[in-house]
Amino acid sequence: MEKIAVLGAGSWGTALAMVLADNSHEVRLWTHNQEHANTINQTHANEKYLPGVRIPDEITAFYDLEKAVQDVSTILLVVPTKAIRDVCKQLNDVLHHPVTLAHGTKGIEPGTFKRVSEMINEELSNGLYKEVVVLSGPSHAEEVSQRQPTTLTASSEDIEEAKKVQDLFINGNLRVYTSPDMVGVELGGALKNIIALGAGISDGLGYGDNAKAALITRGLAEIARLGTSMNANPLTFLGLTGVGDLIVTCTSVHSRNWKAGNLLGKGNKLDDVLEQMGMVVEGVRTTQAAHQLAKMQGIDMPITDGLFRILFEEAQPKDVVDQLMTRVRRHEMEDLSHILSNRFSS
Ligand SMILES: NC(=O)C1=CN([C@@H]2O[C@H](COP(=O)(O)OP(=O)(O)OC[C@H]3O[C@@H](n4cnc5c(N)ncnc54)[C@H](OP(=O)(O)O)[C@@H]3O)[C@@H](O)[C@H]2O)C=CC1
Ligand SMILES: O=C(CO)COP(=O)(O)O
Repeated sequence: MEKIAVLGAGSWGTALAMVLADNSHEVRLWTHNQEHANTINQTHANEKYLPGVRIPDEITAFYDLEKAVQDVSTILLVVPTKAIRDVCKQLNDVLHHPVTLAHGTKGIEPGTFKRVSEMINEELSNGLYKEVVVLSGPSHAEEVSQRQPTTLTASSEDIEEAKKVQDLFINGNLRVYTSPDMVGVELGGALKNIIALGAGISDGLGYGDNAKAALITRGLAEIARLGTSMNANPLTFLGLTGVGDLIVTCTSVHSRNWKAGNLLGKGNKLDDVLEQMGMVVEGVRTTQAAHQLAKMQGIDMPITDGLFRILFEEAQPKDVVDQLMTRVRRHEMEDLSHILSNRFSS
């Protein structure tokens, strides 16, 4: 049994804390909101983020970060991307021993284009951890907290660290794989949220399964284009953290990104949608980041570009779909076969 701190008591942090408790670990679930910590401890529930779920007694909520991380062997960061740097800075002041450092956050930072592990490496003092591990895959908190069969991938530049995280989380309901392709795993998890917003918009506009299948498939093509330009292994995008996560997020009623897109497709304004959601919709900031990055790298990402115009330039969703449908004619596989032949001939 290990002592583990999960930082971030939203839906995903709470669900992952429950997996660790099921695996007999002592779990400290940290939130930056004192009232939220008190409520979780008193009610054994997290009604705001994971309604209707009983939180096991082995999980204690903490507001004091220093106490939460005292003596722990592992820290799992599960705050939204925009909070990663701030939480790491706070950790520098209160963490005084080395830990295994993992995260379950899916995003890219606008402006810097950094992945979450890169932000952690920039902020967290050397010597507090070996290599960051990312835990990602097709996994909605709502189903994980009900112990429904789920798969995840633990990835790190140090595969031994990834195996440690695999050991902590794996059980009969949650099968955890490992991968050395940190770049591909993090990019797949972040970029699929853009396409899920698009799938929600398509459904909100009243389009059918044909349109959604097209978005998923052509979305995967542009994720792979950007990802491989950043040295990800193209095969990673065919795995759990690529197409697997893309499918679940574009098709599940649990997805926050799909729900937000659906409301946009029905004609709601972005600010109203985000207020109504009350949970993080990572795809919005990631669209901004990927759009900037694709322009800089000269990568063609027409769906991401359309999403950017809907989210930030008040383009009408229906007009964007019309523009996507009338783009210049192309060969379906021209750039994908280029990516694969480059990879396997080198
Ligand atoms: N939900 C899911 O099924 C999955 C989510 N993820 C990823 O996990 C990450 C977290 O998502 P999720 O749990 O859904 O998010 P939620 O919106 O459910 O919860 C976010 C949590 O982070 C807290 N938080 C926000 N800002 C800060 C901050 N500056 N410092 C400390 N805590 C902060 C919030 O606290 P408060 O509201 O009190 O401010 C809240 O407890 C995202 O990157 C998401 O993409 C990955 C896989 C599955
Ligand atoms: O990453 C997720 C599922 O794997 C969660 O996606 P949402 O944030 O859209 O709910």
